[in-house]
Parts: sequence; structure tokens; C-alpha cells
Amino acid sequence: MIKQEFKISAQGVGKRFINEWIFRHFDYTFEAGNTYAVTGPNGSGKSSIMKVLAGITPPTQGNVHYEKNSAIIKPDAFFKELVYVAPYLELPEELSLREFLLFHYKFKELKEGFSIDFLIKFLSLEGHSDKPIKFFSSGMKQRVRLGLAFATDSPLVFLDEPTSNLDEWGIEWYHQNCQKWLMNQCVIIGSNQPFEYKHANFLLNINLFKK
Ligand SMILES: Nc1ncnc2c1ncn2[C@@H]1O[C@H](COP(=O)(O)OP(=O)(O)OP(=O)(O)O)[C@@H](O)[C@H]1O
Repeated sequence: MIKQEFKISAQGVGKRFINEWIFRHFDYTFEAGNTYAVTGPNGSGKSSIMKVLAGITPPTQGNVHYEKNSAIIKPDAFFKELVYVAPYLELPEELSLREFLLFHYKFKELKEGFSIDFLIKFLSLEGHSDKPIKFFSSGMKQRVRLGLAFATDSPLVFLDEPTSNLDEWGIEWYHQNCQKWLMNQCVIIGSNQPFEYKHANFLLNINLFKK
């Protein structure tokens, strides 16, 4: 994928649930061509900040702006620019893998070199393409989510706990494909396991944004 100019700027961003500030005064700019790891212990706010940066939940205070090739992207068009991978995001259980991929790529573009058939092979799920996703194991589902991240031509990729449910082979597959397919995108990984973000070039500890 050709590198596009892409930026997310967070200015004074904070999120509060009831009376608790999960993070506050978060100022940061994320750019294409870099991999960022948001780190911190369980319950520290990694998923919360990623959801705010992705526009899935609104910040309690502050603003997040998205910019592509020097033009501001409106929040309602922003979902087209990203892939969000997380074990808590459900896949459509009633669809087969092939039906789901055909549906997904009505809205998003595949990277050059990928087709639906190639993606199924890339996932090593050739024997399962017509099976409903509800019958997939948790590791197979996680591979499908990651496959969308590797194959989709979008400038921004969020990977929250990217290797959850993967076996040793799957973890190696994840590492190889991060290096091969995600180098020109802006990648934000949420994790408390260093092996998941060993290729990241910027580390952001969420605990530094609590006051
Ligand atoms: N919708 C919500 N309502 C109230 N509190 C919430 C909500 N979502 C998250 N929280 C709280 O925000 C805090 C941060 O949660 P979050 O899931 O962002 O942490 P995390 O760092 O991703 O954790 P983990 O490593 O366990 O996945 C926790 O105290 C959690 O209980």
C-alpha cells in the first residue's frame, strides 16, 4: 500500500465514567508510517482511549481531528478510514466467512494483491469459507479480524489485544504480517504484553495521562 499522508490529533482529550477520570489532558498526534503502543495495566484505560481515538465513543472533554492529504475528514466519514480489531467486537455470526468478507468489502477497499479468495487462503481458512462464523473457534475469529486489518486499504489500524486467543503459530503469523502489510499505515496497538508491540516505534503509557 502506498503511504498516504494521514494524521490523528488529540487535543486536551479526557474520558470520565461517572466520577472517575480514566484519562485526561491527552495531547498527541499520530501519523501514518508509525506504530504506536498504548500500554498500561488491566483497567488503566487502553481500550477506552482507543475507542475515543477511533470515534467509537465520544470524549468527555477535548477534541480529536482526522486529516488525510491535508484535508480534514468529517467524523461521519471517518469510519471508512479505519479498521478496528478487538476481541470484544463481534463478527456477524450468521454469515459464512465468504459472505462476511463480500459484505465488508462493499464498504472498504482491498489492498493491491488481495482478493476475497486470496484473503481466505491468507487466513488459512480455505476449508471453512462457507461455514457460519458462529461455528468458528475464538482463535479463528481473531485471525479473521486481524486479516481485515492486514488486507484493507485504510490509513488507520487499531489493534486492541491483537493476539488474544491466538496459538503460537497465529502469534508468529501476526508478527510477520504486521511487518509485511502495516508499515505504511498509522497503527495503534493497545496492549500490556510487550511481545504484542515489539515492533512499535512509539510507546504511550496511559498512566501518564491521569491528572
Ligand atoms: N462503559 C463504561 N462505564 C463505566 N466504566 C467503564 C466503562 N468502560 C470502561 N470503564 C472503566 O474504565 C476503566 C478502563 O477500562 P478499559 O477497558 O479502558 O481498560 P484497559 O486498560 O483496556 O483494560 P484491560 O487491559 O483489562 O483490557 C476501568 O475501570 C473500567 O471499569
